[in-house]
Amino acid sequence: MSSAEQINLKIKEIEDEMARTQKNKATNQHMGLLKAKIAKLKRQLVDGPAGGGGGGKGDGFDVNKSGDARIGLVGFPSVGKSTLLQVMTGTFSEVAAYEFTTLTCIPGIIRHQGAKLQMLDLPGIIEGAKDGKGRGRQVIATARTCNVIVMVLDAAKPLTHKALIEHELEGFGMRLNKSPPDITYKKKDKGGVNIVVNRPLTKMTEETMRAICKEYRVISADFIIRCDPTTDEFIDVLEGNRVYIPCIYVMNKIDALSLEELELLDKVEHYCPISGNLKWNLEGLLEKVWQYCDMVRVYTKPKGQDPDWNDPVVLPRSKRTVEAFCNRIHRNMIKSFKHAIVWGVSAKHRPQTVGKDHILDDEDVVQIVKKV
Ligand SMILES: Nc1nc2c(ncn2[C@@H]2O[C@H](COP(=O)(O)OP(=O)(O)OP(=O)(O)O)[C@@H](O)[C@H]2O)c(=O)[nH]1
Ligand SMILES: [K+]
Ligand SMILES: [Mg+2]
Repeated sequence: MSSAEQINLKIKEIEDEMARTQKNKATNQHMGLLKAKIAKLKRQLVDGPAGGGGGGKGDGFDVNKSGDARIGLVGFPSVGKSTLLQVMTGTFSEVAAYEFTTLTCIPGIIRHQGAKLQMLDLPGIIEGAKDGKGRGRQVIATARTCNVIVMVLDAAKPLTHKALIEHELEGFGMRLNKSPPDITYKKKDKGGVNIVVNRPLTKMTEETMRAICKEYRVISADFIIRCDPTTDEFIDVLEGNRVYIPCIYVMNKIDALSLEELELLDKVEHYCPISGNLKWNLEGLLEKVWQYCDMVRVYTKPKGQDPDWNDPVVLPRSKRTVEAFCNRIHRNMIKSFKHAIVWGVSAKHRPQTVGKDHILDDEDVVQIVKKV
């Protein structure tokens, strides 16, 4: 038996035990520990055999990042990923009725709202992908580097497919449409485990947190808990290495559905119905992708000239300071930065003089004044 099979067997044993255990207050801590054990085993699977050899540590495909954001097309074989890449980006990627037509990662570029979005067509994944089956590990490792996941689903197939793919991605440390739990975690050399909780815990106890720390051999650490975490979320904090990515569920091939079937899909959150090969609702999808990228466009204004409306600097909403803007224009610009003059939503006056920490908004105009 391979080591991956052995690990899978152990995971199965623990899952069986969890299924046998009644869920109540008394078993809560025990269940938490079992979940921690599974998380540790899953990490072993993802990291692969010690010392490398087969493929290395979750390596993705070797495609350079380019553009302002990266969008990954993920899904089972033959759901229409390559068709979608072609109609969205104009880049050729082979389309065929048989499964596993695409065997590598194919990048295309979409220009939208002045931004450049890199879209990646990926091979289909199968169940057990995260455990090293097929090219799944490479696909998921690449998906982890994306700003937005577009999960492509065949609208005529059961919705359980969505849960299966989610499970694969989750097993590789991806968290879709979730935000990280509001927990500060600092390891220390001594002093024991200190947990400061500033709101009532309803989903797990402090005792369970301590037990899970012990399972992870965390002897001394400070925690500040500002949320009401589940056991899984607490384990995520200890595991680290989680990525939180927005995801759009694209229901493709809606041309094959009746109106009644289409209406049922409306209940799925974060979803977007399309037909790739009939080019239905591609505009709607692009708008949604742009929205989920959550970026702002900032226009540069050279002194005494009009702003350059054609070529905005595109920044993630989470990093939209004047300093980030400068760094995108030139690596050394911040060294000669004196102040900036800003027009637009973020400015209190028209214009406002601001420092490098000023937070910009979508469609602001910025002029940089340099030290002399
Ligand atoms: N009816 C219908 N068929 C579609 C649509 N989009 C794609 N197809 C067909 O679905 C089949 C698979 O399409 P691909 O684009 O190769 O799918 P893929 O997901 O890239 O497949 P793999 O690379 O093998 O994983 C082809 O026969 C396409 O013509 C659609 O919107 N409606
Ligand atoms: K195919
Ligand atoms: Mg394909």
